[in-house]
Amino acid sequence: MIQYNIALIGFGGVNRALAQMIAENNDRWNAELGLRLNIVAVTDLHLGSVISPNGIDARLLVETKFARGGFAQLSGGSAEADNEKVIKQAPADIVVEATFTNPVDGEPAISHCRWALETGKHVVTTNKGPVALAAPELKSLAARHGVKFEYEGAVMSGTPVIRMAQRTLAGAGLHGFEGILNGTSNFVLGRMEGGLGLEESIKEAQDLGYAEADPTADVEGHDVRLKVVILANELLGGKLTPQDVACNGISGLTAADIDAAAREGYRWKLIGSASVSGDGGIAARVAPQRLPLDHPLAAVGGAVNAISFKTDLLGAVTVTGPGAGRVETAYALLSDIIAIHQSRPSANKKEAA
Ligand SMILES: NC(=O)c1ccc[n+]([C@@H]2O[C@H](COP(=O)([O-])OP(=O)(O)OC[C@H]3O[C@@H](n4cnc5c(N)ncnc54)[C@H](O)[C@@H]3O)[C@@H](O)[C@H]2O)c1
Ligand SMILES: N[C@@H](CCO)C(=O)O
Repeated sequence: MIQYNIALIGFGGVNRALAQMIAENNDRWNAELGLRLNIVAVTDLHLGSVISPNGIDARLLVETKFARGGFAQLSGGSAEADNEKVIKQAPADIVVEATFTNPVDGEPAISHCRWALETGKHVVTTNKGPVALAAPELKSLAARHGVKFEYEGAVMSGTPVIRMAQRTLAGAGLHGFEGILNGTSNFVLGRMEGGLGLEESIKEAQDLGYAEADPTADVEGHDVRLKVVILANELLGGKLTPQDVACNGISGLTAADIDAAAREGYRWKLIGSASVSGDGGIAARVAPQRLPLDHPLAAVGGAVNAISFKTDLLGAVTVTGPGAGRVETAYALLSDIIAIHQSRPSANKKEAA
């Protein structure tokens, strides 16, 4: 059995869900995978920070109602969120970055990832900023320090599309994709079809843990734009920045637009897409589209996402699954940790033997 010490950066919906999973599943993971997770540090802008080299009881972390600065009440705790100290000094093997996504410059999450990798710690993250805006730098930093930078949850939360496409569509001639890549806007469109207003629908998505800290990123398409950049760069060999992706969200759609589409046998969906063009460039965009009801993406409802990969050898390969949600996204972090566990040299030696 290998025990991984982990540091949680940000203690909002996703990292809390991971702590809850740890409280409930360590014994099963040990039996099935030969690993256990031990939380040795947590930091959060509002709650403060705590380092506890022997481990913090995960159940206590999720069950205690901490007030602002409340980590000060824990042994080794402080009311200040000293992220740099926690990331550099905590005895963690893996840093779990789940602070808010900054779509403009990716900070402070990019710095969090840099500090972790530079001090020889693996990083797993659901934060789209570092992946969309600094992946080449962070991957090369990870390689230089002999650690991993993993980010499966940055696109379609727990639905494993990045690793799946990289590993199991290798050689199939992947040349494009289109998909529903934002759970909040898809949920909101469905609620508006049912007669609810935009603001009330967004509020529901926030309460369910789907929306970004600033839900403008969801409804204006900025979140999908980051995901299109990530997928185009990871899977199509692009070097896109968000500025390369034309972007329109759903905020301009009215109840009348939605009703008219329904009467005419269509449904509005926010679609992110990219494709390799004849000259080898990549054309990418985010826009609401009116899809006929028999289109494979038209039936995808709620916070579910779907992506259709375009390949030479298989035609379209469509994957659908959760696109947002606290537990669903925490699962992506677990899947990244398992990937790190399974890629350790001794695991590979065992497989080869
Ligand atoms: N919730 C989802 O469905 C989902 C899905 C995929 C990806 N993500 C991404 O995962 C990340 C976390 O999402 P979440 O739903 O837990 O968000 P959240 O808003 O619930 O939690 C974020 C936490 O980070 C803390 N924080 C913000 N800035 C910080 C800083 N500088 N230092 C320390 N803590 C800081 C906040 O206080 C908050 O508790 C985001 O980047 C989000 O885009 C979320
Ligand atoms: N706010 C995002 C979270 C997943 O990245 C969404 O609704 O899809």
